[in-house]
Amino acid sequence: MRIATAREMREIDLAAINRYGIPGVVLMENAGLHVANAVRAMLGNVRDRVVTIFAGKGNNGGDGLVAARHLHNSGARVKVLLLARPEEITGDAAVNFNIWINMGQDVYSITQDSEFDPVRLFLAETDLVVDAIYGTGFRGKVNDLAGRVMEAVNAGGKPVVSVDIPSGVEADTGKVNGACIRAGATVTFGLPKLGLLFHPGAGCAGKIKIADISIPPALLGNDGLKRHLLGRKMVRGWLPGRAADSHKGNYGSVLVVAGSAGMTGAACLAAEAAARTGAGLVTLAVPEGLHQIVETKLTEVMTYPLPQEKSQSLSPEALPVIMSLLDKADVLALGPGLSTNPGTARLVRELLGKISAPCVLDADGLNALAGHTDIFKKAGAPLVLTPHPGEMARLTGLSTADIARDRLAGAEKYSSLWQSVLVLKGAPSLVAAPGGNVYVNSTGNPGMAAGGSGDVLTGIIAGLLAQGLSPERAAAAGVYLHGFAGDRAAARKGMMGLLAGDILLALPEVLREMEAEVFRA
Ligand SMILES: NC(=O)C1=CN([C@@H]2O[C@H](COP(=O)(O)OP(=O)(O)OC[C@H]3O[C@@H](n4cnc5c(N)ncnc54)[C@H](O)[C@@H]3O)[C@@H](O)[C@H]2O)[C@H](O)CC1
Ligand SMILES: [K+]
Repeated sequence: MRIATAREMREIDLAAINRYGIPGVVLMENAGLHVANAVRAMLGNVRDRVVTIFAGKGNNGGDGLVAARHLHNSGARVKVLLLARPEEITGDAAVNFNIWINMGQDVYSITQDSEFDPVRLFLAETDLVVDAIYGTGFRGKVNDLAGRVMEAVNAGGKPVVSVDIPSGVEADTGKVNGACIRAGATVTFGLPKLGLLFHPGAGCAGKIKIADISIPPALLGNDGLKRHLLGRKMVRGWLPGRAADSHKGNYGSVLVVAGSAGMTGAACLAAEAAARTGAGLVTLAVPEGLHQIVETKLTEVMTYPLPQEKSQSLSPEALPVIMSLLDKADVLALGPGLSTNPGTARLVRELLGKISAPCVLDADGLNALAGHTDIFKKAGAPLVLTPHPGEMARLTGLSTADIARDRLAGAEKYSSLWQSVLVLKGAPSLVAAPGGNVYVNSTGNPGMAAGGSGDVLTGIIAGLLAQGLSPERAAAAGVYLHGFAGDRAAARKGMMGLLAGDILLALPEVLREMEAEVFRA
């Protein structure tokens, strides 16, 4: 499913109205009806239940007034509190405001501090609150009075349904500047907004329902919308099938070059994850001093000893050996646990210029490129880079705070600059491709913030590349499946106690469920 900015959503709205002739008030009616249905879903029978609707002066408020009408018609006792003066309301919102008044219903205006007092009484008596104050038209900072109202709603302890986006959250960034509504559910229209996917906005939205308000699909699927919310159906459609007469050669061969003294775990997690993702063959090449260790730790993964330096990290002399191994591999996964030993870093940089197979570059493999990012564009094959914010900061010379300030823009910029698929790990993880597509992940949890989790992701992406997915789709599907497996593991073991190995153990189960859907479909 594509994701829209406020401006893109507005353009879609206008195209629906002007190109297709769907009156805006029809879109608003559909929007309000979906909000009323969400209230019914939360309250059950709404007859004689009290619903308090806080409405702003714009179309978000208009949606709230439509919901008020439908809930009133279903027997609910609806109170509308307007954070504007009636004369400020225009357009489609005014149409619905006038209908509400023509029905003999009251509206309580709250435009100055002296009118605030009844708010707490309304909240004490209500069964549920609808937040229709601001939607995608919100910019900047919430004014003091609206802030007091929002804080009272948040403190009121009643269920809250937000219209389109929690009021006070910026639609394009998820940023909050002052107060904002914290909802139990958000009904958003047409397409998800970025502000519902990025924190702190994402943490204020509650359960998100994406409502079809009869915008023509051609407008929602417009290729000009380059940002995608990663979902189960999308990823399932990318997974390779398994023909009855297939053999392991059909599923590719992965070479994992990883490990150093004390970091055999990273190497094994990445290699095993590639195997668990379905690659036909996986070989793990490590510094020769660690070879016996990984031999004993792994069964399905083949292993290979490489020349090392006395620090038991890879030596530049490993280059020709790795190149000969690559003759029999379809994918290279490079970096987990390599160490930042200068000789090893030099090997990584030389290797990237010579490879001809797609390469997933992670961890110390990425650190070796700090100050040498020009090598990305000269790589011999497509790259998938998987930095966490710290590695991204080292690669770009920016601070982690700079990176966090606008992760989406950063991912898009550096994917294009480095002409590589870029997985910027975080909450949510982002996958940016040089062609301009960006995928926002919808799975994962804070329990996965543990050592080794990234190594598992590297292996998953390599395993998908080996099975023929493009670098863009292997990275996006890999991020989704990694988070899906992490959610399944956390459901079983909680978040605090979660280990990277638990993600690995949950992987086959979530893949099985996806496969079943593929075959069922
Ligand atoms: N296809 C759709 O998505 C549809 C969306 N609809 C709804 O329309 C709103 C967007 O409405 P808009 O009139 O553009 O603005 P808002 O209602 O979000 O904002 C109200 C009003 O608030 C003012 N404002 C902005 N920032 C501030 C601030 N910091 N302090 C005070 N006031 C502020 C600004 O002037 C706005 O006009 C969308 O979210 C949907 O709910 C359609 O109804 C259906 C189709
Ligand atoms: K809202």
